[in-house]
Amino acid sequence: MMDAGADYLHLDVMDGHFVPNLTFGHPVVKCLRPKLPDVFFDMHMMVAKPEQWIEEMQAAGASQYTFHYEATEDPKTCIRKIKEAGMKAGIGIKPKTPVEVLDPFIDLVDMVLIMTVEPGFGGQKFMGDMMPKIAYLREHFGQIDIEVDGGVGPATIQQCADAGANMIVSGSALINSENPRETIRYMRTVVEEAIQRSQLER
Ligand SMILES: O=C(CO)[C@@H](O)[C@H](O)COP(=O)(O)O
Ligand SMILES: [Fe+2]
Repeated sequence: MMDAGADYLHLDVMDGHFVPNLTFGHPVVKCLRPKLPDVFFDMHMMVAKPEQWIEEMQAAGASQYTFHYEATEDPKTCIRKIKEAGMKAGIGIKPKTPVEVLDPFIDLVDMVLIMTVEPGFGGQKFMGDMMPKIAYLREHFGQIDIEVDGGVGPATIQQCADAGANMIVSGSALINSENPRETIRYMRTVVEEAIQRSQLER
């Protein structure tokens, strides 16, 4: 994926509690890091009690730690601990969570994640009705990085770009693409053109 032009790797950590699926944890990240020394690792932490793994993920080589608003009683402390550990901080919401819950945290984080599938599995159908959440964030919080994750590919990228997303996670669409380089190039172009249009409109 990096050879095909990806900007970063989005690594899905699932604990079998916060989501009904199990993937991997910090030992796998530790193994991966020496093989990809310069790659930005965006950890999508689909785990209960995300505070629990901050130190371990940092030591394993994570670059950014994106946790779920729904998984912790104290998002502010979680953000502070992530930053103290020297990582970038991201906060995400599941499809049923209203976007306004994020308002108090936007100024504290580096990135906001809007899920466009129920977290837990790749290969699900994109939920276009999440686009107003992205538009809300872009309208109210200007330059914040907004990541979209779940069912994103050439068929759905235009909606994401028009709403204002600028960090694109794409799993199945790239893995199943006959030409991942071209698929990444196309999606990047769509996003860049939407950003340029919105700047001209200002
Ligand atoms: O976090 C998740 C799912 O929980 C995502 O990162 C997906 O795994 C992305 O895969 P596709 O939906 O693009 O296939
Ligand atoms: Fe993810």
